[in-house]
Amino acid sequence: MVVLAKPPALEQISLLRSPELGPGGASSFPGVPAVDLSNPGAALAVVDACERFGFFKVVNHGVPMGVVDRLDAEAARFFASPQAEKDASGPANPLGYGNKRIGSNGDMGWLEYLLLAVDQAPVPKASHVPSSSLRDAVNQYVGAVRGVATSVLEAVAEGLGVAPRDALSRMVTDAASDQVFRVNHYPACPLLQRLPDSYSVTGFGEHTDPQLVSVLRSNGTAGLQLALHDGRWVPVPPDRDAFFVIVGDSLQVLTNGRLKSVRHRVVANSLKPRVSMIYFAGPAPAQRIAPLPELLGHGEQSLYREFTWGEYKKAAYRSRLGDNRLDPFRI
Ligand SMILES: C=C1C[C@]23C[C@@]1(O)CC[C@H]2[C@@]12CC[C@H](O)[C@@](C)(C(=O)O1)[C@H]2[C@@H]3C(=O)O
Ligand SMILES: O=C(O)CCC(=O)C(=O)O
Ligand SMILES: [Fe+2]
Repeated sequence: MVVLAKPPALEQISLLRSPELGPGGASSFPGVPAVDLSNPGAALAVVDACERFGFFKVVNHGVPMGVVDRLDAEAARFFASPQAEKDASGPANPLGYGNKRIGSNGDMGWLEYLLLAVDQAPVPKASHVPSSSLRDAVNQYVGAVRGVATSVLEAVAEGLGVAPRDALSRMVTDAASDQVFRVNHYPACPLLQRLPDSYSVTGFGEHTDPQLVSVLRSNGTAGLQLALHDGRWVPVPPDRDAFFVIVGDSLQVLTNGRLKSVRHRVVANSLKPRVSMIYFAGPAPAQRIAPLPELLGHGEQSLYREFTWGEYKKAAYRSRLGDNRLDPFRI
């Protein structure tokens, strides 16, 4: 039994997770695939990683570190500002500043965040961004990662033999596309220092991302984990210089399940705060989400009934974080 000298706050207890049972280790996980999109063969490497893990990292991406560092600094300044100032940008509904509550259906995590619509470039003044310097940093950063998402979707189309090359990426560059950006701050969680290593506190509970792809970057603090297709959870070593790409539910449907969205989660760290920034590349609300015809073999049927992104998003926002949101759409 674990005896604590000082009682932890109630909200920490409710997010406390006891050690996981079942087979541990992940000896068959060779590590996160790293892809340089400018290399010959990158398209095939992207498809291979998306099929095996629904996850990979982009290295040598060409996004200037100054753009990244500027947003890092602005995000740190925002999260360090007085609570009342942060609260003025919230509560997240679903956009804006959120603290521990994720979505509106009872999910909680050991984090605070800013969730923004970024489909209008630049983000307008009347957004949830409290300062013009943070807004400028977001605009510059999002412009750059949108480019990474577009290149990744072009590589996916090329690797799958889909023409034209922009068949997927144009869903995101469409003027009506639905793009969301989130900056997460997971404070250090001192409660963990008083518990055996096998205990953890949920930072962001397990889920899949609903969009086509998400482009994630974080500081050097560990905490992100992903579920391999056999269900085992593996930690993702932090890499502050790379962009991690997460396959979302919509890309799973567009490829008729050939690429699979990946369940992921974040566990809190006992000593170091984690800051992550994640861009969600979603299509226009009217975009039909159905397998691309080239990807359906002779006589192969779609695994999903037809829907638009608008319908899927509406259903997603009624679901709990950990739900399998594609299940109701399966034929
Ligand atoms: C619990 C929820 C939060 C979420 C909307 C939802 O009802 C289910 C999907 C969640 C998710 C996960 C990926 C992204 O972080 C997010 C912005 C999204 O598009 O879907 C969140 C939603 C949110 O935090 O509002
Ligand atoms: O903070 C992270 O590393 C992941 C966050 C995440 O999965 C999300 O915001 O959807
Ligand atoms: Fe996510």
